Amino acid sequence: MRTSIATVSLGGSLTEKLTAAARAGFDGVEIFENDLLASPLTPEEIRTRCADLGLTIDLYQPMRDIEAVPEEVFAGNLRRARHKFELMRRLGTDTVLVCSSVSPLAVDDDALATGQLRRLADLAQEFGIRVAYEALAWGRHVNTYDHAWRIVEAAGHPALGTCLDSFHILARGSDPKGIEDIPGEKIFFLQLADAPLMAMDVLQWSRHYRCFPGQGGLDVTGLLRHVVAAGYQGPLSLEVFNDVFRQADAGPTAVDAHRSLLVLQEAAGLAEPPAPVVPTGVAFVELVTPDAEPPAALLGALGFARTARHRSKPVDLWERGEARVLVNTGPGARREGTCLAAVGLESPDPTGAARRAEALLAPVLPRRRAPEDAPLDAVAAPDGTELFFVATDHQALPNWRADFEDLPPGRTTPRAADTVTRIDHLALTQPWHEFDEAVLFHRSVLGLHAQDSVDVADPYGLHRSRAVTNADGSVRIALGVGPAPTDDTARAQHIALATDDVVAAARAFRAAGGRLLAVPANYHDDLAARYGFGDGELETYRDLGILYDRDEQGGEFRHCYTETVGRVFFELVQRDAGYRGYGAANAPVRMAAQHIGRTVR
Ligand SMILES: O=C(O)c1ccc(O)c(O)c1
Ligand SMILES: [Mg+2]
Repeated sequence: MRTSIATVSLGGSLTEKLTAAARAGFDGVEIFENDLLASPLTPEEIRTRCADLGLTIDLYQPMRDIEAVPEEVFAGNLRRARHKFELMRRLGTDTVLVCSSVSPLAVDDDALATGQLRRLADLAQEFGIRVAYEALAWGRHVNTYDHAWRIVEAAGHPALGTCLDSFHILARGSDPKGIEDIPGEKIFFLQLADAPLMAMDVLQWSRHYRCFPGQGGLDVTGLLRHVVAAGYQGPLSLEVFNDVFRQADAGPTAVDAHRSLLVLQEAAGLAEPPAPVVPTGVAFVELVTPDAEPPAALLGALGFARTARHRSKPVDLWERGEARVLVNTGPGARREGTCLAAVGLESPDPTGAARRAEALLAPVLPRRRAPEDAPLDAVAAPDGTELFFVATDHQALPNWRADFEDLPPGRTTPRAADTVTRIDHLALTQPWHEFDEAVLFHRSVLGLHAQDSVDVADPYGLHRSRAVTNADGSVRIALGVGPAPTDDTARAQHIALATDDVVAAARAFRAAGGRLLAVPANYHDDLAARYGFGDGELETYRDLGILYDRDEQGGEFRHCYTETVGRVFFELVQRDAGYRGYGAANAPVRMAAQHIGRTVR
């Protein structure tokens, strides 16, 4: 179906919004009146600009407080409408949205509303314009879609139809099934928005927290199915009032917006992009650093061995068990020191994964970084992290490992127990305004499942975190967002290593010169009050800074943290009895400890 976006959904000037919408692949736009009023362009220039960009103007909106008012007020409203219709003629658009009245002058009289909307439609018809009447969820007397439709039906005017808006319908808990009773040709327009589920005033909820379909908790897909079943043929148009998107760059927001519509159409059975290829593991993570020494010291103490070097680039491969970390000292290094720049995801079909990503508008990266490199499929996540789709040691597929030449086995640090087995999870902090997009990206592009969002309070603000995982938990990425872009803990990235004996792993790390994050005594005192531990167990945790969590099914989680280099730190995690979480209950203590910055050898 054709796709459209209301200019109110994007930040910037009208021209910036139009350019972003066109570049992201939208077919049309709804022009929001305030964007037009604030633009130095004449209506004719806006019309030409849209045409040059290949955009149709699908709707002009909104007209407010038109109907069910005393006659002398309505006469003024018609005068206002005539002015708008003249403007719309200059803009070259033929549909206007009228939202249900919120005016204290409006009366609860459907017959009056019907009669006045019919007269408005008569006037519109003279201009070749159609009026789409929409029930605002907070409309004074008309606030449900079925009520708005009853009025439109009673008016029986060819230039009067209804506009359905998923937010207003779903936010009020109306049953969208009744949409199928509306003839498709009388649904003049469809606006789509999602929203996180919140218990708050519906107007505030709508004006500040709408988000793109798939980013919130409303069943926009189910609603769309009913609208299509009704026979609606018009565009799918996003109308998203959101405080964060207004401040963000229109370009990337428009791309995320268009991706959400592609995914929505797929979910509703209206489009069939290449199927997701769910990753089956983490092959490697790649750190970039201006100085190899700090990450090398940390990896060495964690028992990693430097096993191979890239044939043409300053990149070392460090391995321990199935955990692999690349350390890149090449030109990608950033000012903030060591950063996690790329993730290699094991994929059963790397090319298929890249095709899916491209169809969903993910930026595709060059397959080879240098002529002699293996041709690897890679895309950029919203935060710029490069995602490589790879198949480690797979005969038939390009092998990333073949770009590396084995180093002679070096002296390995003696270890009490070789317990680190693989990467358990990654925690990647997202730019604050890109969190929802990041979740939708990982879900839709990679086919991962998003768990519930959790809030974590640290001393200087509230962090939000949401994990995306594959079915067997071999890929787990905790996406996080911090309270302020300047907060260091808000920019941290961490790599959690799975171990079957966190005490042994922590002791070996410390014996090799590693520094563990010190945890306040109060924390362990509290643990003692909550759980029974065996003799000496708690003292061991206290000594090593090991944190403990237990879930409702009796699953247990023991974990501790290394010092941070640049933006990166490591976590050692031991999961027992099917624990599936990330120790969220302990995160405030960890973040507070990181603010204090105390580590113990
Ligand atoms: O919040 C509003 O006023 C408003 C205006 C126009 C719409 O289409 C809408 O859904 C809400
Ligand atoms: Mg609307």
